[in-house]
Amino acid sequence: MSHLLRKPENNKLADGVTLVHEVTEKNSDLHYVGFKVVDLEPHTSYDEKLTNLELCVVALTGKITVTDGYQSFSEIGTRDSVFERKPTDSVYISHNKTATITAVTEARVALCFAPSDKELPTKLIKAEDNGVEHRGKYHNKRQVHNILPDSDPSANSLLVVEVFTETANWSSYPPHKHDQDNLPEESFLEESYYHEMDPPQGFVFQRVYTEDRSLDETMAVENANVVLVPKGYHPVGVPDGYASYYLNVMAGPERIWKFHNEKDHEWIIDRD
Ligand SMILES: O=C[C@H](O)[C@@H](O)[C@H](O)CC(=O)O
Repeated sequence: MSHLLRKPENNKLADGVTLVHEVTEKNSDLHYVGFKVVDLEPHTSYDEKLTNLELCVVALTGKITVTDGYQSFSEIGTRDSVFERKPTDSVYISHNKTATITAVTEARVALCFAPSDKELPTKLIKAEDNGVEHRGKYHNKRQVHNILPDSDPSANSLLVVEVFTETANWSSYPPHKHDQDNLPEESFLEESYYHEMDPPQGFVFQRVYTEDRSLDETMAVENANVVLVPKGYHPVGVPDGYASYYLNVMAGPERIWKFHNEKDHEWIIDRD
């Protein structure tokens, strides 16, 4: 199995609290992006002590209450399935705080981490404030919810976005990369993908590969898998009959999303 592909660990932390995924600098090739998925039974809690990292808590499914010890955001979350295809609520918390997440209903929560040096205000990112985009043409159509885009100055280095790709379409396509700290041409952003499939027995193909093919991994990615993108192009193809969801976390030295399309495939963007 590719070293970039992570299957659910489902590590039981306490009664009703399961750590589904944990991606850190210690167990991955990523140095900027950190990521966790936690499952919570109703009325259970999970604490995350932040030292030099900022955090975006995404209520993937179910309702949760989030506090940073000073402010509390009650019963946030908008959906029972990500495939309701509507934005959800999130909370941004800067470093040196402790986030406590308490499940109101059964919940699956994503914790998105990145380096934080300037203490910024804790903020509820309401579902209705997500920028929704319909990108692409032909079989390259996808719906994007911008949770914490680079146009929102609320974070130090964290970028968070979720993408819905319908049956037999591609996304993160034409292949693009953002692995060069070379602005204004290209920014360097590591990336993680948390994938879900509808129906859940489905899979997508994702390839992660560099210009020189020194890294070239093609994966069959299943429901609740994580794919790590330390560098390189990273397109996703969705088989007929299935719909794809993924949550992206990006971070790097500059909080700017400036990607570079692979020249060989850029022609597919507009070919009328
Ligand atoms: O770099 C960003 C990620 O690859 C995705 O968020 C991608 O941009 C989604 C898409 O536009 O298809």
